[in-house]
Amino acid sequence: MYEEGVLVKETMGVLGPAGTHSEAAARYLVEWQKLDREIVCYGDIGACLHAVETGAVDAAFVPVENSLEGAIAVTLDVLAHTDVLRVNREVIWPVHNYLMARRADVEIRTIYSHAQPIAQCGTFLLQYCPQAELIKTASTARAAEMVGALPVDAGAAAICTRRAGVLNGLVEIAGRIEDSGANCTRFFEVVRAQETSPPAAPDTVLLVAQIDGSRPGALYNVLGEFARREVNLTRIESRPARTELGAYLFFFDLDAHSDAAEEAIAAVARRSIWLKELGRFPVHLAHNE
Ligand SMILES: O=C(O)C(=O)C[C@]1(C(=O)O)C=C[C@@H](O)C=C1
Repeated sequence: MYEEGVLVKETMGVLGPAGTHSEAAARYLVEWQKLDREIVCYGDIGACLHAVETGAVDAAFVPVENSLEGAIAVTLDVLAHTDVLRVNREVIWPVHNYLMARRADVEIRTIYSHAQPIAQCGTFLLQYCPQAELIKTASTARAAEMVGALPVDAGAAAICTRRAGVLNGLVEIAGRIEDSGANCTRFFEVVRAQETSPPAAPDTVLLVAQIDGSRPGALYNVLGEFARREVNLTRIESRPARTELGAYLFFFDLDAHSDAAEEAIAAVARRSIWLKELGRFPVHLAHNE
């Protein structure tokens, strides 16, 4: 990107500090796509997305759904309520969690982590640390920072990436403690709407629509528009519309390879109070071993 004739490195906001799963997935994307992009850490996901809206960064790379724990509400809510942002790419990131502490020979009484990994590791925690107090933090790397700053005899540990633990002087107590080997999180690269260019071969079309729930069969009829044209939906998610109790938005992920996708989208728009296309993008399954 050039600003006043000077080449300026593009920037991409992620949930920080250094060592989060988000940062790991973003580093993978930058390397794999050979992007000339600097990763900038923010304290929460909303702040990453807001920074794209204001132009403080060129893109954000944020989680949207985990295979064990489901939707990341803040990402869906911001995307639904802005006209400025679009999804440019999806990366599916295998998530591996580590239990890390300042020393391996101290009894663990308190475990710090982000709410998602605490839930992703529920079986391990129940089996090996049933008495430990669980403290939720803004991110896994923030948890590692906090544990690194506590005295050894505090008996604190973090669930985090191995990199976050190492960056904060922690050692591995147990590795890959997630409930399933197939634990993965979908990440969206989000950019300003005017800066997207439709990819040659998109895999997914992402729609959000408000559907009038006061009429019987409204959602059934919307789904019928997809079904009768054999347009495959790969995900449906609902969120409160935030206007009144009982008003909902529906997110639809469509298989972009379906022949009649355009026709179905137009038909669904006619059946919706409003409908917005949030992006057409390629989906990439990443390697994280
Ligand atoms: O705390 C982190 O390390 C994050 O990057 C956040 C986050 C999330 O919000 O779900 C991202 C991916 C993993 O599912 C776990 C945590």
